[in-house]
Amino acid sequence: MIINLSQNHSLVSNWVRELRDVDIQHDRMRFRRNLERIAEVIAYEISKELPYMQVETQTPLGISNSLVLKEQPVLATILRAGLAMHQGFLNYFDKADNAFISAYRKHHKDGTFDIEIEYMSTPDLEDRIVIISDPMLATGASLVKTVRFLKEEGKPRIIHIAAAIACTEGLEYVSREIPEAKIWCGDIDEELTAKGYIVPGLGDAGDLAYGSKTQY
Ligand SMILES: O=P(O)(O)OC[C@H]1O[C@H](OP(=O)(O)OP(=O)(O)O)[C@H](O)[C@@H]1O
Ligand SMILES: O=c1cc[nH]c(=O)[nH]1
Ligand SMILES: [Mg+2]
Repeated sequence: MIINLSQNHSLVSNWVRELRDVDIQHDRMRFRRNLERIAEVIAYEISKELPYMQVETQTPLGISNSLVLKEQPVLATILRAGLAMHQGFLNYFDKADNAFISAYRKHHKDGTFDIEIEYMSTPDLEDRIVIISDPMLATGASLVKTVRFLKEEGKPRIIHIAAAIACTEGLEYVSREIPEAKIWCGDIDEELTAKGYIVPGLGDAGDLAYGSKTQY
């Protein structure tokens, strides 16, 4: 299932617009904060679908019956561009467990690239609710490879995926390969370049958030 948060009138489309705007996106702090804010809204939307339990809470004046999260999700993110969205999720799910995966595009001389995963740090994922954030869902290759790796550490019960901008081609691939996942998108674009960049997209999310890096 795919949800495009820019389809309904909400602040998310303002923040996605700022991420895209060449005159605004170079303000790194605002760029990271906008990713964080989009993640916060998605975290709140996902929170409505999680299991809750009743607990009694002693107030100074009596007992309140309150609903609290029955279990903590695992917040997973893909380094490095995912870090800002990850912080947005942590702002809301402040007691969550965390998983980090390094997935990057290893470019070849002929212009093609493979997704390399060299590092993963995760709790046991068996029967857990896992929320994976990455701002850009372009070809979908990073996400599919990441989920395959994560599943080696146990089979999650529920998978949510959060992206600031996704493209239709990548969404089709991810939906086909991970049909159980619910995919939350800040916005959805139609086009992908031969080099795997989303059009109109926003450019390189990792570079805009953290600066350029050397290719290797
Ligand atoms: O859907 P895909 O085609 O796999 O592309 C999306 C990936 O590309 C970006 O990361 P990038 O490789 O630029 O690494 P970075 O976070 O270090 O910038 C982005 O954060 C995703 O992880
Ligand atoms: O458009 C894209 C595609 C992949 N990664 C990005 O940062 N931007
Ligand atoms: Mg990048």
